[in-house]
Amino acid sequence: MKNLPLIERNIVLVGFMGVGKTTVGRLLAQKLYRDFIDIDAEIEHAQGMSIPNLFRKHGEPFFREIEKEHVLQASASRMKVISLGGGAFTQKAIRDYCLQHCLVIFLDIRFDSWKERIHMLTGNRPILKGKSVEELEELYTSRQQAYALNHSQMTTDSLTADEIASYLKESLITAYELEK
Ligand SMILES: Nc1ncnc2c1ncn2[C@@H]1O[C@H](COP(=O)(O)OP(=O)(O)O)[C@@H](O)[C@H]1O
Ligand SMILES: O=C(O)C1=C[C@@H](OP(=O)(O)O)[C@@H](O)[C@H](O)C1
Ligand SMILES: [Mg+2]
Repeated sequence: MKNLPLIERNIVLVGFMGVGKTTVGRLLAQKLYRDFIDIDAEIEHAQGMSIPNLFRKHGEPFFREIEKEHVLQASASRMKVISLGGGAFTQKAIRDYCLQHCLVIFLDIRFDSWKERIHMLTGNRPILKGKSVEELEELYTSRQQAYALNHSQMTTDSLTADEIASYLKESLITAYELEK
């Protein structure tokens, strides 16, 4: 698995909550004619409940264990586009596996731009609940170290999800051509 050619590697999107991993991942998969896996959606399906309910009923440590199992299982496949949840890359086992076997792309956004999305996110992201903007910035900053471990990254601030997916598609096609 380690030496898979680039074109066969799963594309794994990482980055902070709300940056657009799920939206962009789905679009990118369509553009590349690949299957799409959203790890949070897989977890919700397998557990038969929403992520907020999972956090409420079983707590974050349980969610992280399940998340690890799902990411390791999904990333052992080939040629998929996989969107992780924003906290997944803080788990070393997930990071190590994805960096070794997949193509990891970090979708970045400045905190000032991200702040504008808070109202869209608080309802179904239990990690954000009850936190002040200052606490959210601390969380954002503390996650950057994990996201910095990637194969490629792009700043998404002023781009639409479709523009991001198109840019990624073009860059990937160039990289695949170069590897031939
Ligand atoms: N490039 C973008 N510009 C503006 N809003 C976006 C963009 N990408 C996603 N969104 C919106 O931000 C919210 C979070 O997107 P989502 O794809 O769920 O992010 P993530 O999976 O990283 O948490 C959604 O309401 C989505 O419509
Ligand atoms: O950053 C996090 O800890 C989380 C991010 C969420 O995914 P998105 O990044 O897709 O919102 C989801 O996995 C869960 O609510 C926890
Ligand atoms: Mg998501």
